[in-house]
Amino acid sequence: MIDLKSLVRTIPDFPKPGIEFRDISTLLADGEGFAVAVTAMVELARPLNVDRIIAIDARGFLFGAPVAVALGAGIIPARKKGKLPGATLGVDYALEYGTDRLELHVGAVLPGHRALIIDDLIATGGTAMACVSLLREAGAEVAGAIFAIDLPDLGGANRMREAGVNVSSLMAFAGH
Ligand SMILES: O=P(O)(O)OC[C@H]1O[C@H](OP(=O)(O)OP(=O)(O)O)[C@H](O)[C@@H]1O
Ligand SMILES: Nc1ncnc2[nH]cnc12
Repeated sequence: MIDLKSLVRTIPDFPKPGIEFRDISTLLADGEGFAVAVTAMVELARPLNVDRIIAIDARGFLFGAPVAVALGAGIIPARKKGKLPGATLGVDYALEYGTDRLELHVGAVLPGHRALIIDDLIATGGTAMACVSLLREAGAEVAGAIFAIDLPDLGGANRMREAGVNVSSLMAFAGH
């Protein structure tokens, strides 16, 4: 059985002093490890019966796309500010090491859609909660959120659960 955690590299003090950066590039570069991670996400996602995957810019695209294909669901990119060409809904948010803005195309998700958020990692939950608020503003149902990595000590997954979101992850790292 492959140990996914051992394929994640930790780089101290990136992008700021005090942050332990959990680098998925080493997991992605391992063909077997990446396949095991995607398959595990698909198995978590299947019972949620979703019709749209919302993948968060940029590392979330790497996991969201293969999961969407496996489920036969469409994929909607939730993008950082200024990247989407059409009319957008947007929200500013804070994350573990900065602030940013997340945007969705108007009309990309509609009332009645069952949406699943996918990203590589949840830390404070600022990014994922911004995505939840955009989806709810658009009238979609947030059926769940799946992350490769949870940093539980930063509280994001609990924050999402308190907001009524079904959250799961493939692995957790203690500390920051
Ligand atoms: O739970 P939070 O504290 O919000 O942090 C998690 C977010 O931080 C990282 O994205 P980043 O903004 O660094 O963007 P990237 O995917 O483009 O590298 C990660 O991919 C998550 O989206
Ligand atoms: N510690 C961390 N490592 C990698 N990505 C992150 N996004 C937010 N915090 C992070």
